[in-house]
Amino acid sequence: MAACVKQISSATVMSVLKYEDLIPEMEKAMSKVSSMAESGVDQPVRTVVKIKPADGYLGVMPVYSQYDNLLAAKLLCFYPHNSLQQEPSHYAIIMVFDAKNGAPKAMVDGDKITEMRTAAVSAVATKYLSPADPQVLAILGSGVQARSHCIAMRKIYPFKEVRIWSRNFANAEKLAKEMNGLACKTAEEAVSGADVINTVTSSPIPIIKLEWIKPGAHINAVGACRYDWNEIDPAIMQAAVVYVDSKDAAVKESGDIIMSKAEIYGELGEMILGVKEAKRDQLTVFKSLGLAIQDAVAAKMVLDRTE
Ligand SMILES: NC(=O)C1=CN([C@@H]2O[C@H](COP(=O)(O)OP(=O)(O)OC[C@H]3O[C@@H](n4cnc5c(N)ncnc54)[C@H](O)[C@@H]3O)[C@@H](O)[C@H]2O)C=CC1
Ligand SMILES: O=C([O-])C1=[NH+]CCC1
Repeated sequence: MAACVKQISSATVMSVLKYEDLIPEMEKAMSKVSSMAESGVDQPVRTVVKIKPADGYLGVMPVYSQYDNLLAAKLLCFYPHNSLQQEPSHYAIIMVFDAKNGAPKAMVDGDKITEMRTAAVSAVATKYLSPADPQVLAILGSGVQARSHCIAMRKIYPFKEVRIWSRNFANAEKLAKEMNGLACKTAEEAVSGADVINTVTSSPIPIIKLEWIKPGAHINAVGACRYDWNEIDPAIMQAAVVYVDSKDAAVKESGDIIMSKAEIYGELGEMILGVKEAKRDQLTVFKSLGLAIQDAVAAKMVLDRTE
């Protein structure tokens, strides 16, 4: 290994990464994902190892982006039960290499990048797919992604009302207080009449039902990254126009897609590129799984700002 690999802490990531810059960069990254041959992006679907005794997962997420001269890999641990012990459920590091000779350049803390880039990508989807002039935002979950989604959504639209539901009401109340929102006792109360809904839980079973959803609403489905987990009622998946971050990943990793047998209308990047329509007047779901290019681009932004 190179004698001195730069290390970037989460505090540094937080101090230099801003949603205002990250959201447009994620939009560009997603369009590259949907034109991989032209954009020179090589990104296999992540490899996941299950750690049975702890019910945890290790994901390995490499990517090479030729025209960005960017070579990186994220290592991600997802231990959903950690949160019950007040421990983070996700830990991540992003290794950035010199694409010319393969030498390691930097090791960047991936926790904050995962938190922010995921919400930034959902913000891009929301910009294109939410009904016009959305007023009510619903967040289901009260963890790390719930918080970042509250913040990122408000960078796109000035929602009048933000509703938060969590299986633990005290946690919903805490986040609602911090975000100047309303804590809801049930998921139904949170999503009824909502224009934009974010499902950001570690639930392996559906938490919302089709009959609760307003026609034309937009849903960012961010949890359920396993092929046998689903967060969204299959009837919603069947009724909605479904966008994904990556088709290759969705048909392998997303229980929401696999178990519902929902048709994928297109990738977010295809919609950004104009190859697919943004059907904002219909019920839409953006199924997010998380991609290495998002981490690599965010890590590069951090490195560029700390050099
Ligand atoms: N698509 C993407 O790129 C990414 C997706 N994720 C996923 O988003 C979800 C949330 O992640 P974080 O906020 O970081 O996790 P977290 O551990 O901070 O929060 C998890 C939330 O889910 C709730 N929850 C857990 N089990 C539940 C159940 N059975 N029913 C209802 N609620 C339940 C918890 O109470 C908590 O509010 C996870 O599924 C995670 O894997 C996380 C990062 C990136
Ligand atoms: O892309 C990512 O970092 C993740 N996807 C699901 C859990 C974390």
